[in-house]
Amino acid sequence: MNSRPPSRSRRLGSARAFEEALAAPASGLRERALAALRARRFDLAEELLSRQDPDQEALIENLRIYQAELEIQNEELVQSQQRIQEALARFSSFFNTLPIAELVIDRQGLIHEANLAAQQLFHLRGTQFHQHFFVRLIAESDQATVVSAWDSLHADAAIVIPEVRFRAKGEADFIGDLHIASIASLAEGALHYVCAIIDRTEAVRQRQRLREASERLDYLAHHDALTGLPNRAYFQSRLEQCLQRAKRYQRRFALLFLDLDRFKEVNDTLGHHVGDALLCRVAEILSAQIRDVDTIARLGGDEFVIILEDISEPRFIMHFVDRVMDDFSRPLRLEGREFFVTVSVGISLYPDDGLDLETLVRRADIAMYQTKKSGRNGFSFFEPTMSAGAIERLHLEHDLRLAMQREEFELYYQPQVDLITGELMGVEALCRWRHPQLGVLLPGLFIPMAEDLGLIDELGLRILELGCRQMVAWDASGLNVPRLAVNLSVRELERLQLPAQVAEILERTGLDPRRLELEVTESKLMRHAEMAILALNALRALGVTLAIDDFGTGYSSLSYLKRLPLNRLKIDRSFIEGLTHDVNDDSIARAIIALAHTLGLEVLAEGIEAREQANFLFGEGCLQGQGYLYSRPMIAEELAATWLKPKA
Ligand SMILES: Nc1nc2c(ncn2[C@@H]2O[C@H](COP(=O)(O)O[C@H]3[C@@H](O)[C@H](n4cnc5c(=O)[nH]c(N)nc54)O[C@@H]3COP(=O)(O)O)[C@@H](O)[C@H]2O)c(=O)[nH]1
Repeated sequence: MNSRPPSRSRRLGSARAFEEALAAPASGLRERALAALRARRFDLAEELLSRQDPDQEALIENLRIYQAELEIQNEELVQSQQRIQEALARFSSFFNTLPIAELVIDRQGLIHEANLAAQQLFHLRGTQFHQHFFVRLIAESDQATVVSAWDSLHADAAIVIPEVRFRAKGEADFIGDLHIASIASLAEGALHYVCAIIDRTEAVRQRQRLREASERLDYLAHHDALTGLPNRAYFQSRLEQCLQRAKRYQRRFALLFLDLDRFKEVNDTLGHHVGDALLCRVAEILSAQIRDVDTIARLGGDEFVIILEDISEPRFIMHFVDRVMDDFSRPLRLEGREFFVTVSVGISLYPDDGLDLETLVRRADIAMYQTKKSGRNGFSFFEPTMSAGAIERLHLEHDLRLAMQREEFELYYQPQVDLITGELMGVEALCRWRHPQLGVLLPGLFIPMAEDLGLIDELGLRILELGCRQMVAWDASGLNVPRLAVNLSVRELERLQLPAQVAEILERTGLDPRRLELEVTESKLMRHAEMAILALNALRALGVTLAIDDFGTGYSSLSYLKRLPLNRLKIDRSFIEGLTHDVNDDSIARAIIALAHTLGLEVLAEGIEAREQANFLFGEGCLQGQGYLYSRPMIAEELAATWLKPKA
C-alpha cells in the first residue's frame, strides 16, 4: 500500500477510479459504504467496506487516499476561507478608512454597504443604511436627474453627476459630486454599483460667495451707493444702447439734466446727513415718474439725469416735466421738517440736438445752466440759436465743475522781493487751471465763474491747502520761503466758517500762521466793508497777516481803511505801468506809499517790469515789489531751482 501522499494529478486520477468503482454494479454493502462516503462518514464507509472480502482491499486503499484527499481539500478550503476573511478584513478596513463616502448598492437601489465616511456624511449609523433606498438620500429636486443617469448606466461603466444635492439626517442639505460605477456580481446577470460621493458643499458655497461678491462689486461699480440709482458709468452705457436703438428704429429720445437748486445751502446749514436724505427722496420722486423703458441715474452731487426713450411727440416731455415740477412744488418731509426743493432742468433731443452722446449730454447740461441763469426752478430745451460765446461759456462752466472733481487746479508762485537787495521776501500763490483740451487757463477767466457757480469756497480752501503744504515741503527740503501770500475772494469772506477752516488747514499742514498772508482785492472788499471788517478781524486773530490787493482801484473810504486789520497795501500794477513817464501814475503811487506809511502799513508794488519803475518806487519809500522784472509766476520746482536758497 502506498502510504505516500498522492500527487494532485494522481489524486484526481484515483478519485476518478473510485467513482468508476462505485458506479459498477455492487452489493448492498458497497451501496451503503458509498452513501456513508457521500455523507462524509469516512469511518463508517471504511468499516462497511472492511466487512467485504479481501478483494476489497484495493478499494479501501482508494478510500483512504480519497479521505486524505478530502482532508487536504478541506485544509485548502480552510486556508482559502482564511485568506478570504483576511482579504475581506483588509477590504473592510480599506473601505472604512477611505476619506470619501462610498456605498455599495444593488440594482433595485438598496444600500448594502456604507463606509464610515458615508456614515459621517449622512449622519447615519451603518445599520441605518441597510435596506435603505439610495434615492432617499438625494434631495427631491435632484432625484430625477440621478435616476435617469443611473438608468442609462451600462455594465462595467461609470458616470459622474456633478453637484447633486443630498439630504443628511437632521442636518441641512449638502452638495457632492456623485460617481457611480457598475460592477458585475458573482451571481449571473446581477449588477452592483459602487457610489462615491465627494463633498463639494464648501467649494460650492465658496463659489456662491465669490459670485455674490463679484455681483456686489459689479453693482457698486454701476450704482450710486447713496441712492441706489445707476451711476455715471452705467448711465453712459445705457445712453449708448439707447442711441443705437434710436438710430436703428429711427426714434427720438430726450435727455434731461436735473440739478437741485441751492442744494449746497441745505448741506452747509443742515448738515450732510440731511443733504443725503434729501438726495434719496429726490431719487424716489424721480424714479416714480419714469416708465420701465426710461433710465434715471445720479451723476454725482445733486445732478440727476433721465433718458426718456421713444418720444413720439415733444408733448410727452412737457407732461413729464410738469409732473416732476408738480411733485417738487409740494413740501418734502425729512427728519421731522418740511423742505421746499426746486429743480432746474435742461433738455436735449436726439436727433434734433445732436447725433452722439457727448453732444447730447453737453447740450442738455448747457440747457440746464440756461435754466439756472433764468432764475432756476424750471426747464429749458437746448436752443441752437444760443450765441457761440454763451455756449462757450456754458461749456467752460460745465468743465469747471468737472475740474473740481478731477483736481485740475495747480499753483504757480511769483516771488515778492526786497527792492534794495533783491532778496526773496515771500511768494504769491497764483492759481492755474490745467484744462484737458484748452491747456493752462488763468484765474481771471475761471475765478469769477467759480464765484458765480458757488464753487469758490471749495476751490479757495483747496488752493490754500495746496499752498500751505508746499511751504511745509520747502521747509522739509531745507529751502527758505519766508512768506506765502494767497488770494481770497470776497465771496469767501462772507462765509462764517472761513476763519475756522483756515485754522484747520494751518493746523493740518503745520504751517506757522505768521508765514501766511491773505490778500483781498480792494474794490470788492469796499463793497462789503462792514462784513469784511468782521471777517478780517477773525482771520487776523489766527496770527495770519492781511494785504489789500490792487490798491488804488477801489476808491477805499479812509474811515473803513483805518478799521481794517491790515498789514500791507499792494499798489495795483495799472499805476506801476506808467511810472516815470506818466505824472499821474507817479503822483498816485507816491500818494499810496505815503498813505500806507501814515496808516503804519507796509507797501508792496505789483507788476514791476522795468528797472526805472523799481528805482522810482524805492526812492519813494516802497521797499517791496513783484513783477516780471524779477520773475514771472512759476511752478514750485522751478522756483526751488532758480530762487530758493537753503536756510542759513
Ligand atoms: N481768489 C483767488 N484769486 C486768484 C487766485 N490766483 C489768482 N487770483 C486772482 O487772479 C488775478 C490774476 O492773476 P494772474 O493771472 O495769475 O496774474 C498775476 C500775475 O501773473 C500778474 N503779474 C505779475 N507780475 C506782472 C507783471 O510784471 N506784468 C503783468 N502784466 N502782470 C503781472 O499779476 C497777477 C498777480 O497780481 P496780484 O494778485 O494783484 O498781485 C490775481 O490778481 C488774483 O486776484 C486764487 O488762487 N484765488
